[in-house]
Amino acid sequence: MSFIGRRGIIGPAYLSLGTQNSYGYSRSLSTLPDSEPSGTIGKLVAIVAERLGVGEMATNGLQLAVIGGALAGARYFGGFLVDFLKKRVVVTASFDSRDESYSWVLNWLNEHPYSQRTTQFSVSTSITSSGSSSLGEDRDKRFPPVYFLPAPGIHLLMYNNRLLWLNRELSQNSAAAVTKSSLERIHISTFGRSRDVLQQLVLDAQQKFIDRDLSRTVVFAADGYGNWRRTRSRPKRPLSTIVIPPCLKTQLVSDAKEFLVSEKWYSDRGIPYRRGYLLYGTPGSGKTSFVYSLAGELGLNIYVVSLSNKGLTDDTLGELVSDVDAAFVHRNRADGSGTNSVTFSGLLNAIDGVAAQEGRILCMTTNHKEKLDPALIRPGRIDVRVHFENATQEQARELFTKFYPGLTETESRELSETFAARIPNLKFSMAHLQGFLMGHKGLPIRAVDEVDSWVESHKDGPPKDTSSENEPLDA
Ligand SMILES: Nc1ncnc2c1ncn2[C@@H]1O[C@H](COP(=O)(O)OP(=O)(O)OP(=O)(O)O)[C@@H](O)[C@H]1O
Repeated sequence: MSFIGRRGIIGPAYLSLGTQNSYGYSRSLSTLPDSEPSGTIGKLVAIVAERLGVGEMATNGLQLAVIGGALAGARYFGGFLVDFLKKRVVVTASFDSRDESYSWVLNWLNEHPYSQRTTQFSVSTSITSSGSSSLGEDRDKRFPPVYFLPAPGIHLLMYNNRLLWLNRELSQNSAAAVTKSSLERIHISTFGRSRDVLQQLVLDAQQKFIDRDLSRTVVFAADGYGNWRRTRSRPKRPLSTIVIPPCLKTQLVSDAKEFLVSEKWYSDRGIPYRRGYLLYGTPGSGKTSFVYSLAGELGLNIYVVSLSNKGLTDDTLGELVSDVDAAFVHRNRADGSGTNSVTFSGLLNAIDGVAAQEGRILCMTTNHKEKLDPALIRPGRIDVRVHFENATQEQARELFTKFYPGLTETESRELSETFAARIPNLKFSMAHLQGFLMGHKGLPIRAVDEVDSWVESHKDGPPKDTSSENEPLDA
């Protein structure tokens, strides 16, 4: 009873009212000193109630309601005032794990001396929200990268002689917590009203991240919510490792390079500034590998949309594609149908509708060009078509040479020619031949000796297992 009048505890006291009689409360309120605002309010209400001829019980209820309301209002406006003052003296930048900038900040934090000395740290093998290592697949997989990061909670650290406090929050949502993509947020604050120091921090973090990726090709995949997620990065694959007719390679690369510097040419003629390539043909013939190499050569990232992504709709697809500023790789479903709700017209819109991104290169890869709707690959959407076939003998020879670089020139020429002569033209994919050579790593002579029996054992058709080393782009 005695605590009812105390400021700040009216709420809980009110909850226990059922166990008290109304008279007791009335007494308590009326015996509060005048200096107590609730007492003053109580008295005022009692006076008004008396004038209005309201009964005692109703007066008590009215008093409590008015006092409760007054304190709730004070609390609300108090919070509002604190927020207002905070905005005047503190500047804060927030990062959300659904955005790529989150990875920049984690990477920056990982390199910050504070992360090496804090006693509260979390260990992670990934600094991307998708959970994949951003350092790519060339690292020794027995020893994945390790990142030491400040643990969830509040941390104080210095940046450019300024004190920052960082709050790392994990999602409380249990559903999100079990997925790899659980939501996390980082808020970085400092005193002052100028955003300069935090903006500089973001730019520094971004630069560090980009520098690390300079020699790598980064792949982003679409999630079902219209966001791009960085899925992996891998060392740039040199074009020289792609064994296709040299004139084809040169033609495609110079076409893409010319496109990237021709924005004005396109705008002068009112032509949408986009370029589309269709790479079609047998599985394992190098279509995906070529896209990787081309992106590496041009210094572009790869953005992949899998149309079998269940969450994808026309809207999210449109949003994603209007957001792409580099290469966009799309393993298509010929008719645009899938388990999601992307329609064929939605797909066409995403490719070259009004909102479609300018300055991008679209690469479609398919094993079945004949199943594609002609509208999807009409000129303007697809400008260059390239057919990838099973390996010619010339390709087999070149693949062998590249696979065993340690041979002398004469050995290399003789062995590669013998090897190629034993491979039937256009029967095996490059992936099959690569698979055979992988089984003879460092054993070029044995590879040549055993290739005949390998070919013979597959005379009724190429090996069924076409597993390639390349991760599919639409993973
Ligand atoms: N022309 C090629 N030159 C060099 N390597 C190749 C070539 N074609 C295939 N390979 C090798 O075979 C593997 C599979 O190639 P890739 O995934 O690029 O083929 P793909 O045509 O995209 O196949 P799919 O249509 O099944 O996706 C890769 O490891 C790649 O290194």
